[in-house]
Amino acid sequence: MAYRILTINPGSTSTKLGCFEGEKELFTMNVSHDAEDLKKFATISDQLPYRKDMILNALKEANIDLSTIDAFVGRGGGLMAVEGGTYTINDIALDHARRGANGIQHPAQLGPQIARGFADEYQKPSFIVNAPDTDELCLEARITGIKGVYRNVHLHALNLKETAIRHSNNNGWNYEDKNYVVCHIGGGISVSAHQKGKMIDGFDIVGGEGPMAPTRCGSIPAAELIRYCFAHDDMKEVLALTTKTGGFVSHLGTSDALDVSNRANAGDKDAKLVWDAMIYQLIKCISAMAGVLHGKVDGILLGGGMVHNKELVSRITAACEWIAPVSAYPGEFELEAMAAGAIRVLEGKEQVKEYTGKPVWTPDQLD
Ligand SMILES: Nc1ncnc2c1ncn2[C@@H]1O[C@H](COP(=O)(O)OP(=O)(O)O)[C@@H](O)[C@H]1O
Ligand SMILES: CCCC(=O)OP(=O)(O)O
Repeated sequence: MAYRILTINPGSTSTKLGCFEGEKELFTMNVSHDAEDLKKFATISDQLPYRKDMILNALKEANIDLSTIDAFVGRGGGLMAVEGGTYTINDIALDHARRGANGIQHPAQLGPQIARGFADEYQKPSFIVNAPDTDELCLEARITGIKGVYRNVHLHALNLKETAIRHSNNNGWNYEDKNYVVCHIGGGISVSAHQKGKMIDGFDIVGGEGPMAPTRCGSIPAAELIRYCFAHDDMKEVLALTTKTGGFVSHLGTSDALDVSNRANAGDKDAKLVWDAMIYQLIKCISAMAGVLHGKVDGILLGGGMVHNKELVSRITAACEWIAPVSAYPGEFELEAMAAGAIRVLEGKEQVKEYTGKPVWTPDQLD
């Protein structure tokens, strides 16, 4: 009989939940959270009871009995840089997710905590699949212009890889033979370069890199940011601009991109400038990743909630199709990808990995 998997994906602006039996979707839920609602929680961990109760209520309404679940999968987060793949949520992974051991605070950290909690209660396994901390960077991508400061990426690895794999399959290609620029355009925005099955470059989207996003400031000129820090007392508030209060939230007070695009279309000049600037920055970042791939790009793939917006897709296509064909995959495949990762491991088709807490790359490897 097919394995029954529960997948839990807490994002910056939503909580997504899925229950799958093999490849069959039994139930999915996507609840949007307004940035103002989440602002009342001082820390990510403070959101745990709120998000967990929402999940339990949704499961009750859908008549899904947790005791029938074979494995629980949580979106990763808080982990040290890891190879892609499926990991057991062991005590080290749980501890790192709880305290955000990599220094990042993001709701994805709640995924392993909730999944492991259910798994312990029902004596079942729990997993993380292609965590946001997946790191396959080429060495040059790690080096910055300050000695001793290195790039550590955190991005939508799960959806980026799944989108690239599905696009390859749809065309009868192997992901491992092709080069892509892959984007996830949602509450956060990831732009990444994939070379023959490895994500060799990408922006640290919770570290103030890449395009501005609904909840994120994106790349800022360093000196301007330093001056901004000198002019502000609360560094926690400044840091939050990189993960939850930057981008649309900073400019317009909302993280709802649909609202911003509607306002822009209705003639709101402020909304239009910010909407246009985000698209401009996306185009610039896509072109940068195409350069990293020496222009040898087999496709530019767009995923994430904002890709439902036809105007955004057509503007990116018009600006970037000289590089490679642009394909839109609105929404994301994260819930299915998490279930598929767990099933591959349960069926013995893929070796489960053990999280050690040691990052895949440290600066002493330069010596
Ligand atoms: N047609 C649309 N036009 C513009 N934005 C949209 C549209 N549909 C959804 N969105 C936006 O997509 C964002 C959510 O994307 P999603 O990938 O689900 O985010 P998350 O990062 O929370 O997983 C929200 O800001 C939502 O308003
Ligand atoms: C930590 C990187 C993943 C991410 O930013 O996800 P959301 O856009 O869902 O917040």
